[in-house]
Amino acid sequence: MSTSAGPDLLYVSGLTKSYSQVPVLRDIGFSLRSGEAVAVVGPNGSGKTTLLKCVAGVEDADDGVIELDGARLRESESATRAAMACLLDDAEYFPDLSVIDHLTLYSWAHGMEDPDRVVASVLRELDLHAAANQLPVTLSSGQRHRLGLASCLVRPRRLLLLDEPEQRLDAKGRAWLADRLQAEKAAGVAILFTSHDRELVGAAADRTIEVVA
Ligand SMILES: Nc1ncnc2c1ncn2[C@@H]1O[C@H](COP(=O)(O)OP(=O)(O)OP(=O)(O)O)[C@@H](O)[C@H]1O
Repeated sequence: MSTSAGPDLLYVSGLTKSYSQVPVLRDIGFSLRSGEAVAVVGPNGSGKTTLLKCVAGVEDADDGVIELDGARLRESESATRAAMACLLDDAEYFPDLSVIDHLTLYSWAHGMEDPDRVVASVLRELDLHAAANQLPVTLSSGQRHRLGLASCLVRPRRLLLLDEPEQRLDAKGRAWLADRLQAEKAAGVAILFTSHDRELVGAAADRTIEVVA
């Protein structure tokens, strides 16, 4: 547990992961409280995405402890899925559902009170309203990335896991992202994000974890 005020939302200790006997993560430890952001930084291939995937439960760690609200984090539990909104690079979409269909379904399935209003607002915020009726296959890579970000913002969340959220955003988009992460923190959301953007890390992160290749 952290010695600072407030309980840890996320607690990670001794996290270790290898692929084919090649070590990627060695003894990673940190904690995250509501309203805080931690940035995971390091060179290409150093293990940033792997760390997020272990926390998200997409990859199994070889060793270590990952706790949410003081209990072992299990991705299969509905309380965990309700708390954690993830942006990982391999998001898949239903080929025959439009952008607005995806977001509305996602928002509704996670129990948002007024999905239509929330989705309309997020579509505008992410400049996706003109693409609202397009199918995923027709989206540009930037629009597809923004759909991933939008998916995190149309649902309830206590912990945001974002893998390089600045990817494919232009300067205006990056400025928006820095503001949005600050607003999420102010609303009490904890954020764990990887990034190669020093400006974003400086603007949004309370602490950084450096992983080494
Ligand atoms: N499923 C996998 N099987 C085998 N090796 C993997 C797998 N996933 C990642 N790796 C390897 O683990 C290392 C860390 O990869 P990871 O994607 O976590 O790095 P990263 O820090 O996020 O990199 P980048 O900054 O380029 O996105 C790399 O050497 C990568 O090739």
